[in-house]
Amino acid sequence: MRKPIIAGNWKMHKTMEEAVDFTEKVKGLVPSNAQVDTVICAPFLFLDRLVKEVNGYNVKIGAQTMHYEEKGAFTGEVSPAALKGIGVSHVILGHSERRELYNETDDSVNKKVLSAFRYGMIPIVCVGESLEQWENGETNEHVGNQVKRALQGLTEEQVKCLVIAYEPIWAIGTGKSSTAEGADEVCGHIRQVIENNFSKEAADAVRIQYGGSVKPENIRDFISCPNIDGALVGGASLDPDSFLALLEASINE
Ligand SMILES: O=C[C@H](O)COP(=O)(O)O
Repeated sequence: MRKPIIAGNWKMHKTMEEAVDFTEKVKGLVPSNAQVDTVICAPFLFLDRLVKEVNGYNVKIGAQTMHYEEKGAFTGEVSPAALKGIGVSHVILGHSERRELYNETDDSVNKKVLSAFRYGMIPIVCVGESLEQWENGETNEHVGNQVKRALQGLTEEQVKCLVIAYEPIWAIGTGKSSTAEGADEVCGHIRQVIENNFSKEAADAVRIQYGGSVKPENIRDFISCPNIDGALVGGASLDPDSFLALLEASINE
């Protein structure tokens, strides 16, 4: 059985004071490492401080994007070396907001995924279809292509330890979530794509999260599906009680 992984994506929310306050409230109350992997993906500015805050607790700190180059003339960007250097362990790559607003492409996502592994960080690779693609029945084809392109050039062992987040774009921050059955079917398709392009072992090992209006009240519906191993959570990860409730609800029975 795959261990669940819950990642909070804070996006552009909180001040340093609020971020520290949040981690102080949750760090001693998160379930054990044996039960669930807990990740907080915070804005760059807070990462160094948060890594220190959670030292010794079952909480990992992730970034929300990064550049793929080690260093260079890329004004405003943050390198994988800089993230790894302060103890960041995970990085969200290819979030639909990055693809839509900051010109992230399948090619740049792939470069970043390869780079994250070079620096020993675990990528959380986001894929998902638009409302139009969903309505036209193009979800599996679109998501399958995104997965293939993002994982190009990885070894089977690398695929086994990365995380994929399936997030239908129309379900993000809208209050509309996919049905659990619908999400599970797409996650099953993602596993099939990985089996076809890597191996059955890789497809069985890779963890796939669902994301899109996940809350403490509905997380169990998703997490109890055979192909879903956790959640990437935006809005409901911002409040300590809500985040802790998500973690509790995700533990395998
Ligand atoms: O990364 C998280 C997703 O974009 C979902 O956000 P949401 O839970 O606010 O819908």
